[in-house]
Amino acid sequence: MNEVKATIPDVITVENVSKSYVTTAVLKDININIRSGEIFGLLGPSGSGKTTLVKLLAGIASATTGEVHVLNSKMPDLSIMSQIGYMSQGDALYHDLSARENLEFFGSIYDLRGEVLSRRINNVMSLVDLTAHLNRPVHLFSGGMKRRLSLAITLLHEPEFLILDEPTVGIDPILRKSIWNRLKELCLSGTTLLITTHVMDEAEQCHRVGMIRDGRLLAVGTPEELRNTAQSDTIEEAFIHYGGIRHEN
Ligand SMILES: Nc1ncnc2c1ncn2[C@@H]1O[C@H](COP(=O)(O)OP(=O)(O)OP(=O)(O)O)[C@@H](O)[C@H]1O
Repeated sequence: MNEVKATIPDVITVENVSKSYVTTAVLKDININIRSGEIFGLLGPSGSGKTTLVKLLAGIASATTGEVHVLNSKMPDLSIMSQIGYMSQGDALYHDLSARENLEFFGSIYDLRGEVLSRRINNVMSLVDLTAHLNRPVHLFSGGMKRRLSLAITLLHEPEFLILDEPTVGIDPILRKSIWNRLKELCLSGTTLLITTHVMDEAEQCHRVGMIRDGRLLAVGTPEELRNTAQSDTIEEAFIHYGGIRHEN
């Protein structure tokens, strides 16, 4: 993917950030800058600290030391929550309600109603290929369908900064491809994205990737830079070169 030019301003900065729970240090002196309109991938194995870092960026947890700035605001900051879309790993759906009712509920939180809300519901449901299931109760959905509905809800208010924590887990390769195409379109229209993944193929599709292990950032760069510097053919080999461990896709 073409690199987002270095002259484009950073809209997210993570400076000397550490996070500890009681006696456990989960993030250790992390520094990351993300440019406007960039897809930044956070790649690391289970337990490496991806979700913890994402929670700091989403403003739902605070750093122990260091500072996080998102869209010119020091986090956490309630006033910019409407500009952030956060899709967590777990689903936050109302299972007794239909997909449409879930979307209407979350839309109302962002003051969306009437024509605008209907149009956006149709758009996001078409994107995740769930239009035919709009009126079905969510408890009848498969795990992958719930994941897709969660993604649709996250996109509904068209946030400037989109944080997706392992968005394509449980989604088949064809739909995964179409979701990635849509994410790339969103970034072309100015949305900044942070996506966590442990899937190497997905890391290849990001403008830049941060490799994380045991709470430490091992390396940051475009997939090409990371491969070239490590003299590796694949991102996975590069990850091992920088100090990661081999893990399953
Ligand atoms: N509330 C908490 N209290 C104590 N330890 C925690 C807490 N939340 C996370 N951790 C620990 O922090 C480490 C990083 O967890 P985190 O969920 O950030 O990893 P991850 O890279 O997102 O993993 P996965 O890919 O499995 O979601 C883990 O060792 C986890 O046990």
